Amino acid sequence: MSANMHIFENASALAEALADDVGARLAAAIAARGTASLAVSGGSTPKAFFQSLSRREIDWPKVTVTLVDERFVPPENERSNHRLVADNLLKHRAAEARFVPLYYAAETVPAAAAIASQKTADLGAPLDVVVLGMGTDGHTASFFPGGSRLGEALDPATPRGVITMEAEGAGEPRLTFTFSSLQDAGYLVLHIEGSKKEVLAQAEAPGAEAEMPIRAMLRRAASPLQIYWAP
Ligand SMILES: O=C(O)[C@H](O)[C@@H](O)[C@H](O)[C@H](O)COP(=O)(O)O
Repeated sequence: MSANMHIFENASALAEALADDVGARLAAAIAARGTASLAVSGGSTPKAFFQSLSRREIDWPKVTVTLVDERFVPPENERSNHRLVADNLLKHRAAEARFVPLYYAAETVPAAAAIASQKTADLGAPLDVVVLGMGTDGHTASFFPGGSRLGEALDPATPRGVITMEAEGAGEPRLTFTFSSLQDAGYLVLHIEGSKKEVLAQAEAPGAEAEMPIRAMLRRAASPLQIYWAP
């Protein structure tokens, strides 16, 4: 599928524009169906975007926010993506949104993934908005090179849902939506900044998806990948 580049002068201009675009997509989904779903990524890049989006005047009680992926840690842990979203997005007007976590205090990571699959199933499919990040190794979500279930995660035949993932460099065990859950989002965004543009160029070159898993989104996503970049 094609990719559309959205290039901005700086990170704050990108954050405002992405908040406008995502806000508009959520409002359109609410107008069409009465509800909207948004899955966001963790990391350091999205903070300014989250803060801008949190102030947008949309009907937040009709929006369900979830995560593209999560570390297997409780929300009070500083590595938690739930905590990152609670601290930066679910504030101001967006405090009224519903949030569905991926982490559950289950006996095992697979048990938590099964609960997360169940809890996120009623968000409906496809998701209205998905905002992906990318690591310098070309990972996105928790699709890490060398990941324990990378093949399964990227396989289009794998059912929608949340699965576990472990990988060197990923830290804690991860909970991640599958490729099939994310790739047909109504608005599929890749938000990167700075020198990650060079990483993107490597990912756009020929090579195995397993080496740079973002390639699965660049090559096979059903929805056009909207790439937002600022220096
Ligand atoms: O849980 C996570 O960490 C994210 O989902 C992950 O995929 C992130 O998007 C990239 O690692 C980029 O992170 P930075 O924005 O910090 O570079």
